[in-house]
Amino acid sequence: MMFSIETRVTAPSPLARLASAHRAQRRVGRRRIGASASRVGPAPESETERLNQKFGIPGSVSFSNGRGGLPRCALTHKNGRTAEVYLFGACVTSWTQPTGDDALYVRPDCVWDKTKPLAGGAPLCFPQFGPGPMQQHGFARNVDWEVIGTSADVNPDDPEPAVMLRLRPNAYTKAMWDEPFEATYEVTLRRELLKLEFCVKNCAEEGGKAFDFTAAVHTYIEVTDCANAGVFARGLKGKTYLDKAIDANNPPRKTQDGRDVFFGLELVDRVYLDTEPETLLHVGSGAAVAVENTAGWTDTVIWNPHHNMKEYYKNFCCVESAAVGKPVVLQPGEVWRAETNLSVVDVN
Ligand SMILES: O=P(O)(O)OC[C@H]1O[C@@H](O)[C@H](O)[C@@H](O)[C@@H]1O
Repeated sequence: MMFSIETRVTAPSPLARLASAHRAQRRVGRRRIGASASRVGPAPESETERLNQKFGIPGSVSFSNGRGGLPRCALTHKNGRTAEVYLFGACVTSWTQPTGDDALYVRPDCVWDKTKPLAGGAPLCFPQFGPGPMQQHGFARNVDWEVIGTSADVNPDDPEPAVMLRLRPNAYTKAMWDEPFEATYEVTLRRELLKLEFCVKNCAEEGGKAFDFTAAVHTYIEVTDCANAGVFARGLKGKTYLDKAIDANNPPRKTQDGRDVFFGLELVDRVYLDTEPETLLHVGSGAAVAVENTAGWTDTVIWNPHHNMKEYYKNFCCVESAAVGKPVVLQPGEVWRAETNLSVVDVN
């Protein structure tokens, strides 16, 4: 099932019908390793045709040119859910429910010509969650990732389409961060979950150097209107946070006293430290999106730009799975694995 981003941007559909359509799900499924599906056929005429021949799985995984002609991968579940991943930035730009509603939000100012990172969906921040010495949020969201595998469950009643992407150093990334890393990102469309698995390896030989980094999956979630009292983030009470709204470079530490984080009154830009695995973003329609960090991520960033983006800040809030408070340190040969699962839950 394909969908139109233009439609979503001009007429936001804030999960209005999800509340009745979906029951709370907390299923954490078994891990599957992406296996590449080789196809034999005539020589491909375009990059997306090559990708389809090599990695396409009929009915489950396909490649096409998306906005701005950028290659994207579409994952389709038999239950009607879909996800879309652009190879530029390994950015998940859409996760639709059987109703057709999209849980993610792409900003109307998103440009699709690679001059900037894609603004919306779930961009990847690596190897720096900004600000810092590198460009804001690092380079991972500014470069093309390579497809290295796809898979779909062999059980035809419950295929779980997945795509795995890889990023290795190139001249552009080395100019900013000259470390021997390899990053992979696997996006799996499970029955009710969208699973995002990000791994980083230090490829230095034994006796080489350790490196460190910060990172995040910067998930934009669509809401009815962030000024609505029914829109809030829950699960952060009692946590310490860095208040970037006051000073992004030198944020003061505060404590979350209230049960919920509300939006719409002022800029909210907070790095909550050592958070619980799950944060729920109530979207104002009787549904919530659960952002569940099941491995690797230690922190949760909550961001709503308020009047910095006057025209559309009401339509989304970001709940970001992050490793910011303490940078991840990787010794030669070590791999860091981080996993986020998104699900839509009924909170009526
Ligand atoms: O505009 P960008 O680079 O995508 O960043 C958007 C926001 O991303 C959030 O993660 C940061 O906490 C904010 O400080 C920042 O403004």
